[in-house]
Amino acid sequence: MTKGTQADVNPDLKKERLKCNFNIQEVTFIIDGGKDKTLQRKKIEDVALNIAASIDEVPEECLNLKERYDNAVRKSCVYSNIVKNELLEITGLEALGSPGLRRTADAFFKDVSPFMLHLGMFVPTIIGQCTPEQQAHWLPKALEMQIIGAYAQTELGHGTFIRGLETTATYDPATEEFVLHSPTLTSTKWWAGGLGNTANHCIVVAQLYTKGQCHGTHPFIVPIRDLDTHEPFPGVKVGDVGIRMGFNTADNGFLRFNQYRIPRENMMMKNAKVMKDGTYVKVARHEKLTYGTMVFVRVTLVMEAAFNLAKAATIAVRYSAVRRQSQPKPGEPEPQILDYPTQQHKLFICIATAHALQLTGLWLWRTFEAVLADMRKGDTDSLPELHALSSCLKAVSTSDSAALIEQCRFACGGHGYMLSSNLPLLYSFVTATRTYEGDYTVLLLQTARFLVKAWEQAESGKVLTPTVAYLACAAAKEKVVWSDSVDGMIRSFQAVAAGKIAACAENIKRLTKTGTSLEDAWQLSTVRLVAASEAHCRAMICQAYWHEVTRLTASCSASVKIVMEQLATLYLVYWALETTGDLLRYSTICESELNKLQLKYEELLALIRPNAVGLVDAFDFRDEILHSTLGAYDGRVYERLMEEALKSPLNETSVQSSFHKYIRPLAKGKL
Ligand SMILES: CCCCC/C=C\C/C=C\C/C=C\C/C=C\CCCC(=O)SCCNC(=O)CCNC(=O)[C@H](O)C(C)(C)COP(=O)(O)OP(=O)(O)OC[C@H]1O[C@@H](n2cnc3c(N)ncnc32)[C@H](O)[C@@H]1OP(=O)(O)O
Ligand SMILES: Cc1cc2nc3c(=O)[nH]c(=O)nc-3n(C[C@H](O)[C@H](O)[C@H](O)COP(=O)(O)OP(=O)(O)OC[C@H]3O[C@@H](n4cnc5c(N)ncnc54)[C@H](O)[C@@H]3O)c2cc1C
Repeated sequence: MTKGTQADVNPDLKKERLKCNFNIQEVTFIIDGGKDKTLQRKKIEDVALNIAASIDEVPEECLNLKERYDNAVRKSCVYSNIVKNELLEITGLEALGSPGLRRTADAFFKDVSPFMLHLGMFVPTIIGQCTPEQQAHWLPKALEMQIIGAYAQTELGHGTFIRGLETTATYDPATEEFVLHSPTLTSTKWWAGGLGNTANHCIVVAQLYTKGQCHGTHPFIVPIRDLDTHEPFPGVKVGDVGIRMGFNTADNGFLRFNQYRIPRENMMMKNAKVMKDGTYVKVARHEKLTYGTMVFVRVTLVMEAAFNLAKAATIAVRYSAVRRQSQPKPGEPEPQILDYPTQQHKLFICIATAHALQLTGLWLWRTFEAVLADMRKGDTDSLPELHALSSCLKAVSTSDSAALIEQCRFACGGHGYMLSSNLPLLYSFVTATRTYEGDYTVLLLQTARFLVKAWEQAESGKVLTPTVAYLACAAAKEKVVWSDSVDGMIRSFQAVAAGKIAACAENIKRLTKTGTSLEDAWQLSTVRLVAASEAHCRAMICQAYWHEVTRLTASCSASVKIVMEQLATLYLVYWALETTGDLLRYSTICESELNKLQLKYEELLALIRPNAVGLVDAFDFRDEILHSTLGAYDGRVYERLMEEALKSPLNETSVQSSFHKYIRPLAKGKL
């Protein structure tokens, strides 16, 4: 964080920091995943952000589309040199996935780097889908930025339904090449980040044909532009998809092939091979291992959701400590808006959700690593559970994060609507995460498949995997006894999830018994399946969050333990109050207990209030990363708003040329 001198800090923020009654650094360590991780992150930030070349003289958003893209490419090159020459030195390859790298990227780009997908998906796909020999060929080139790649799976006609992709890769044994072809308009690859103008290589997911037979979708590495001239190769048509809600510097592109040839070796052959004579050989033990990059990115998106929400919460809480408005008591000064319980209601859930998603995300990451280790030994048994887990957690975390970032904007009133607050850009970036890498509804329905199967196993008394083990107790189908203890609340959330899953399974059974096909019965149940899946996910987040808080604060100071537990309890009580209808249906909760819960919620808001600024300081964002007039550490909100306003190109002259061209002629009746 950029602390400046104490004298520069807004007096209200100064007072807030004096009120804070816990050790901020201890909380930072918890959020980062340990002291060593914090130190590494800070080192990366120091190295990367001491290089001034990233600074924009004119704010990014004031540039036109082409200038913005050119500027983003310039900064991406500066940044990738820093990554290559400095950051990889610090941590080796591990730096690529490190929070330090992710954070510093945000200091360079308010929107998105056109290289993001190179590091975010192209490189991980090489690691996950190539044989060791292929990796040895492609990985050094990619890491050295000798080649820049994109990940082109989605087409104009299909994003969700991967099996419906139309691009073909037909093997020609005579030349030992694959012929890539886009047979229809709808087969045009669409959306891939970095593809429009930046990438010279691209991972293309296409239907593989060999010996006249289709073997389904497979990934290929495809050179699309000449490395020297950057011209697209003959047979390749590539461009930008047009202006979008956000991601305008991410260079999302389209791509069409006309009988375009690539060598056989460019098929990514870790999970399946095509031999020289065209024989297809399946290597993987699990059908869906070619979807591996998606699972990886979904896992990382949970912490990404936490990170972005933490930024928004920092901006909105600091601003709310500085902003004074209204006069609830006659004759008294205007209060800080953070003193209004309604404002606390908007904001403290954002801090708690950022913690919940970060700690759940770290837990999911460890689960992912354990599944990968199993798979390296040839054991894919835990993959379905990982897919179910990562699908619902990706869906719920990105959706919650986007909704709460928008809530932070509401909490900042008119100034939150300024791009210089960074809240609008943050929202437009994060709301896309609900769609990309698997749409919200679609992913919840993937988890629902797993849940319905697990329910059937629970009913037949079979052993269940850990994340659905609670279904075994719920199979008794009695209302759970409500208790507002943490364990009691978690048990109730699980009972809600179990009740909803059971109702889905029963509905499907009822429909199929009366002659409806299984597919139709499933479709007719999807509204409730999505709700069941979300309830399961919420119960899981509550359990993981509380478990991690208890575990991680065991060796912390008492005050840190208290404030972390207050936040986690707030999260649980908030969701209990949000889902009272469900609790009334599946637990014994009654009106007086609901009233008690409401009181408890209001008490928690009051308890957290003095520590609110300390809690967002603990996210430890440097000002360069927040990019916000409202959220800087020193709280000089009004000064920064004015400084940014004066940077607008519309303030370069006192009279615009349009006055002479249009307004004056209009006034004189000469237009
Ligand atoms: C400058 C430096 C910056 C550095 C920054 C670094 C990092 C930043 C952080 C992160 C951001 C990184 C990048 C972000 C930016 C943009 C990225 C966007 C990229 C994309 O946006 S890229 C396209 C993604 N596009 C999708 O996401 C499509 C979604 N659509 C699907 O994913 C499938 O289409 C599905 C699953 C809906 C249906 O697929 P299907 O039709 O084949 O399958 P079906 O439904 O029939 O299921 C049959 C059986 O397969 C099982 N199953 C399915 N999937 C599985 C899996 N993955 N693993 C294990 N099992 C799986 C089922 O559970 C079932 O199992 P069972 O039968 O037992 O029930
Ligand atoms: C900013 C951004 C960046 C992206 N980057 C990339 C990239 O780099 N590479 C890449 O390959 N792709 C990329 N994508 C594409 C992205 O992965 C897809 O948009 C996403 O997977 C959703 O697919 P779709 O657009 O086909 O939506 P659709 O599937 O058409 O969804 C439309 C609606 O239909 C509903 N729906 C669809 N199927 C079902 C179903 N079976 N049951 C119930 N409802 C259903 C959905 O819930 C949704 O409400 C990007 C997208 C965005 C927005």
